[in-house]
Amino acid sequence: MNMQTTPDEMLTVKEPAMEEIKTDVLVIGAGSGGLSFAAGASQMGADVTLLEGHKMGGDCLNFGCVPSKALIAAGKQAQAMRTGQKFGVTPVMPEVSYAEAKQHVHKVIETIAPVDSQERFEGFGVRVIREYGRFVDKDTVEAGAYRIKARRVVIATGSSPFVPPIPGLDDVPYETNETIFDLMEQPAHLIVVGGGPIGMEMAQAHVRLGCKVTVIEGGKALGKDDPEMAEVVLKRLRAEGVEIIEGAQAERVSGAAGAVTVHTSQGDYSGTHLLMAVGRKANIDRLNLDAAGIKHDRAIRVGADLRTTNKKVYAIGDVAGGFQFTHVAGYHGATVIRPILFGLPAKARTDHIPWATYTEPELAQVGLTEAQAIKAHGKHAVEVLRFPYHENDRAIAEGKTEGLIKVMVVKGRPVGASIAGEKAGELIGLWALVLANKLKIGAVAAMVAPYPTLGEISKRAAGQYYVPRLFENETVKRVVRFVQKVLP
Ligand SMILES: Cc1cc2nc3c(=O)[nH]c(=O)nc-3n(C[C@H](O)[C@H](O)[C@H](O)COP(=O)(O)OP(=O)(O)OC[C@H]3O[C@@H](n4cnc5c(N)ncnc54)[C@H](O)[C@@H]3O)c2cc1C
Ligand SMILES: NC(=O)c1ccc[n+]([C@@H]2O[C@H](COP(=O)([O-])OP(=O)(O)OC[C@H]3O[C@@H](n4cnc5c(N)ncnc54)[C@H](O)[C@@H]3O)[C@@H](O)[C@H]2O)c1
Repeated sequence: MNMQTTPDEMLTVKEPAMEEIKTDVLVIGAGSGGLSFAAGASQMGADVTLLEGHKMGGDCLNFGCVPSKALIAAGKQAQAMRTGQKFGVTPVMPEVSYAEAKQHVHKVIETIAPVDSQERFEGFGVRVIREYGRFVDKDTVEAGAYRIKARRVVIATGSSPFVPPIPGLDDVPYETNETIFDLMEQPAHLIVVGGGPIGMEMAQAHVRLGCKVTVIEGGKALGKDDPEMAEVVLKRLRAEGVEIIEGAQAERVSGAAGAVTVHTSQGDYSGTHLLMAVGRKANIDRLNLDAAGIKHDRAIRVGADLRTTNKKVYAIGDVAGGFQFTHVAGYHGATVIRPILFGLPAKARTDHIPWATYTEPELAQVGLTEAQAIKAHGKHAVEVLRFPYHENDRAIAEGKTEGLIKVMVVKGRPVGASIAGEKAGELIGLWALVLANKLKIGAVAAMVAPYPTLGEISKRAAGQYYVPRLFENETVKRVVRFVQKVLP
């Protein structure tokens, strides 16, 4: 303490004055959604202030897509070494350094990080403040030593791992997607609770890196996808050694570090490490949404225009509920540029959003699944076009023949496509284009695909639409026979 301080001065401890900022747009959260919006808006001339309380790049870069795909790549490399036999390459049991695989993960993050960095955004003219934001009224947010008044606010605070209140869970160490990529000691036996995309991607990466893996799933694993397509992936995972227990709700957890048991309705499963991957919760707790009149339940309530119940505030990405993907957060960011910068209406569509799960084989979807299409349009209106990978020459050459494509067509237009198989995530892009532009199936059938590519499966599926119409049609046959008679 300063010995010169008088007792009076000690009583009146002064709060440091808050710096007032006025800005066109305040973006809260520097993840996929917030950064997409901030990059576009600032480069188009808006005055943008961006708040980030934790790491620039958000979940996708630091704890989500990027690290998970990097670990999957390490697993793929190990698996290729075990499976060379059919190519005449002697298989070997790879010596895996789990810690070095994790170093690869961190190098990948470091390589991509500059794209999402504070410096890059400051270069665009964005004012970046590394603090958590909190509403104090309808258009004012406080963040650290700043009070920011904005004409418009974009909430892009994302989501965090949902950890259910399972009895005993608090007493054992467990991983989530926020910690697993920093784990350097190899789990001898990883128990994964949750058979969604996080659980299954991590399960396969770990089994390939030499861990024993058990997945405990309360319902159906990969249950958001078409069950026939999901089964292609689950069959392969099981063949690679992943133990998948379905219909097994985790009810209690016991044990200690290195020896954890998950008690389920189907029995008890023990391992050395536990990963909780049972879904997400929107990051809204810090925002003081009530002060701004922003209604929410588990996520922020928005309409198709992504506006909240406070008309000056938009919510985009994971925090807005709905599809929780990086490309959706980016799409939301681009969508709200129109109303915020130009005062023009804009709506976010959901019917053309693709997604992929990056297991091997991959699982990808855009639009309606077969069951959803039948529910929406009726059984008689939906034609399901199918084509298997094992009839694709490139798939045969590569030894990647598991899987199929299904395309759901109503009145000549695709309403959904599902692909399970090699590079499904790449192949679904074509169908995302078709759905986004409401193209007819004929557009894909007319495309000339290079030979031999996996992409030919899309053309061959589209071609199936014409099989009954052209090849199994008596009228066509009669016309051809007649024309052949009269042609000179
Ligand atoms: C393991 C895993 C793998 C995934 N793989 C894929 C994939 O392959 N493909 C895909 O498309 N999606 C994937 N996802 C989903 C994807 O990561 C998210 O959909 C995406 O990150 C959402 O972006 P966002 O901008 O909404 O939120 P986030 O990326 O989560 O960013 C939100 C940011 O806001 C910050 N923040 C929160 N509250 C405040 C506050 N009050 N003030 C200031 N800042 C705040 C957070 O610190 C965070 O940085 C994966 C997710 C996980 C967990
Ligand atoms: N490739 C990708 O694009 C990708 C990859 C990973 C994550 N993500 C995103 O992250 C989101 C979250 O992924 P996720 O896998 O955590 O969630 P999820 O909601 O997709 O799956 C969670 C699974 O856990 C099960 N579950 C819930 N409570 C359980 C319990 N007590 N016991 C046993 N099982 C239980 C559920 O039945 C469900 O199948 C995804 O929906 C997706 O939007 C995307």
